[in-house]
Amino acid sequence: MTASLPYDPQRLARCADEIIVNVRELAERGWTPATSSNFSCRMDATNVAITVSGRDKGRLVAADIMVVDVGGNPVATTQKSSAETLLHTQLYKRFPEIGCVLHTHSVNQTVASRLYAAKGAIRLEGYELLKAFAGNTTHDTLLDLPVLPNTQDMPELASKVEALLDGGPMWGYLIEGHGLYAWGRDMAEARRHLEAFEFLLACELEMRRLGASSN
Ligand SMILES: CSCCC(=O)C(=O)COP(=O)(O)O
Ligand SMILES: [Zn+2]
Repeated sequence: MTASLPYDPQRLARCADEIIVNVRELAERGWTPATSSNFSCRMDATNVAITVSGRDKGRLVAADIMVVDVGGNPVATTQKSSAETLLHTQLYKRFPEIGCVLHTHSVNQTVASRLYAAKGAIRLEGYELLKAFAGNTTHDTLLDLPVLPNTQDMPELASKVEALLDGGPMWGYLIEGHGLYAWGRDMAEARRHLEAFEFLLACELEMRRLGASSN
């Protein structure tokens, strides 16, 4: 902490490095097209490092990561944080154990979100990869990945997410025609959850193509 900044700049630098390295790999897989997607890491009890709105997420540099407080307000900067900042900060505010939030726009996430929007969720059941989610120890379980309607009204979307969170522990949700939010206690866990959701959605879409889906 310095006298002029209400956060530790070295902590911001470490968070920015972690976001840049990981997001470059996600972008190489085509999960962040056309400047889409946004990413954040908790810095401390009140501050969050988050991507600046509109930046090419495959080419992030340190200047593309800024600080907001857990209320979503910019901290010591005039930069504009992600248009979806509220969807990140609501998680940090409510769950002190959450350390990282990742949002991507892969083809599988986007197509699945449209196919299952009317149902409101995609049931993921019987997959070994369900053990990738914190707390799961067996394939013999099920996880309903919620699908929320898309809107540009972030407070409205955030209030729908709050209602989902009231229902118990969860590690992600889809937004219709938009993409996936996933989170974890740190970058490694959030990324594991994100990759597991992506893989399981790809499996469900392939099962549908083969006419073998019970979903
Ligand atoms: C061209 S992407 C549309 C906005 C969006 O969904 C997104 O994830 C990126 O928004 P941001 O403000 O975080 O750059
Ligand atoms: Zn988005």
